[in-house]
Amino acid sequence: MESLTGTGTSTGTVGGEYHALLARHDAMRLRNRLLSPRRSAEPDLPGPARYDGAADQRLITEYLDLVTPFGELIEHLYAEMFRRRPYLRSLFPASMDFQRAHLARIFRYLIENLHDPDEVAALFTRLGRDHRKLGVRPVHYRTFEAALRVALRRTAGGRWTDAVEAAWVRMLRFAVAAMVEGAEATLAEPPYWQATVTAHELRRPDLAVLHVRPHEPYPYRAGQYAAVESPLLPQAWRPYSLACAPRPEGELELHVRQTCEGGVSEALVTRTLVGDVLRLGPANGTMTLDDDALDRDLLLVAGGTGWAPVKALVEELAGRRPGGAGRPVRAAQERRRVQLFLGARSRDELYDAWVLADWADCRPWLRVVTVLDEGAAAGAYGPVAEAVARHGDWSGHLAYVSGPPAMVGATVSRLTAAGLPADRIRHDPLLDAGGVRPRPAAAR
Ligand SMILES: NC(=O)C1=CN([C@@H]2O[C@H](COP(=O)(O)OP(=O)(O)OC[C@H]3O[C@@H](n4cnc5c(N)ncnc54)[C@H](O)[C@@H]3O)[C@@H](O)[C@H]2O)C=CC1
Repeated sequence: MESLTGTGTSTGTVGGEYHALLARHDAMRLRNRLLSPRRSAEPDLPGPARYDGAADQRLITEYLDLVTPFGELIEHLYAEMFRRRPYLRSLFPASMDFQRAHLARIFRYLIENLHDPDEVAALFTRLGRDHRKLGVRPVHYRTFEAALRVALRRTAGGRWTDAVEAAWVRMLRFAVAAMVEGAEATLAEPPYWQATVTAHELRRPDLAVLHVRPHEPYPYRAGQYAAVESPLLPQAWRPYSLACAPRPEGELELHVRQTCEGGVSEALVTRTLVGDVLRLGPANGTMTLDDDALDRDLLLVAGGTGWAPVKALVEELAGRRPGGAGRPVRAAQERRRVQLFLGARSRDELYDAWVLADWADCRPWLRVVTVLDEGAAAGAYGPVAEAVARHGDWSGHLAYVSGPPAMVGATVSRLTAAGLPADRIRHDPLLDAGGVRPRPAAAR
C-alpha cells in the first residue's frame, strides 16, 4: 500500500501503468481477503459503528461560519495536499473547478446528515466503490486528512479550537471508513470498464446519441446511470444515464446534450469518433424496476435527455411482456398500464421521435403524451410537471421522473401534493454531478 505513494508522475494525468499496478495490488488484496475474510484490510481506519454524529454535527455547525463558504477552505486544502504529495495532482482533471464544487457539496451533505450515520455510511460506501475508478487508495485519504487540518486552521483564524478540529477529523474518518469499506467490498469487480464507441449520431447540433461496446461484461439494470470519462479530458467523469436495457451483445446507448464549452459533454458531442475508447464507472441509481414495481401502473415522466433512462425502462418492460426475450412478468402484471409524459422544448427537440412512433404502434399497454414548451401540437403543452398534474389522478401509481433538476423537483412536488406518497416516486440525485445527494429538504 504505502509503496504506491511514490507511483505516478508529478504532472499530467494518471496513466495506464499506474492503473495496471493498482489492478495487481487489488488482485492481491482480494486473494488475501478470500483466504482470511475476517481480517480488515485497513485495520487502522475506524469502522462506522457507534459514531455519535449528532454531537459532532452540533460542534461543527456552531463554528461553521469560520470556514464557510467553503471556497477558501477547499483552495487551501488542495494546495496543501498537492504540496505534500505532488503526484496526487495526476489523479485529478486538468480543471479543478468541478472538483472544488463537488467537494463543497460533499462537505455540506456530510454536515447536514451527520445525525444519521447509517444514511451517511450508505452513501459513502457507494462513493468508495465509485472512487476506485480514479485510482484513489486508502493511504491518499490520510494525506487528505492532514491537508484538511491545515486548511481548516488557515481558513478559520483565531477563534478555531482543537475540539472543533477533532470533530471535523472524526467526521472525515467516519466517511472515509465507509468509502474504504465500499472499495474493499467491490474488489472483485473492475474499477472501471473500457468501451469502444461503435456509433455516434449527431441528432441535434448540440445533442448526440452514442453507442458504446464495453470490452468486458458491464453489469447494470435498466434505469441506472454511470460516470463516463472521455480520453480528451482525463479524470473528468460525468454521470450519464444508460439509454437501453441490458442487451445480449452488451452494447450501451448514451444520450448527451452539450451543456457548455470545453467540458465532457462537448467532448462527447462534438469531438468523439467511432473507434474512440471511453471509460465507464460502475452503474448506479435506484430508478430500476423491482418485481413489486410491476404490480402497479407506472407513470414515467421525462424531460429532454432525461428521456434516456425512461427509454431503458420501457425497453425492459417490453422485453418482459409476452413476445419479449426478458424474464416474463406474471399474468396479473401484464394488465398493468404505463403512462409516459415526455417533455421537449419543441417538436424538433424530440430527437428520438421515430422510436416513440414505433412504440405507439406495437405496445398497447403504453400511452405516450409528448409535452412541448411551444404550443399544444403534440397533445399537451407547458411545463411537463403541470401537464402531468392536469392529466389525471396518479395517487395509485409508481412514478419515475428524469430530466433537468428543476423539472424533476417540480414534478415530484406536484405529484406529492396530489397524493402520491414520496416513497413511490423514484428519481436520480437532483444536484448530483458526482454521486452526492442533495439535502433531505430538496424533494427527492
Ligand atoms: N436520470 C436523470 O434524471 C437524467 C437527467 N438528465 C438531466 O436532464 C437535463 C436534460 O437537459 P436538456 O435535454 O437540455 O433538457 P431541456 O432543457 O431541453 O428540457 C427538457 C424539458 O424539461 C422541461 N423543463 C426544463 N426546465 C424546466 C423547469 N425549470 N421546470 C419545469 N420543467 C422544465 C421542459 O418540458 C423542457 O422542454 C440535464 O440537466 C441532464 O443533466 C439527463 C439524463 C438523465
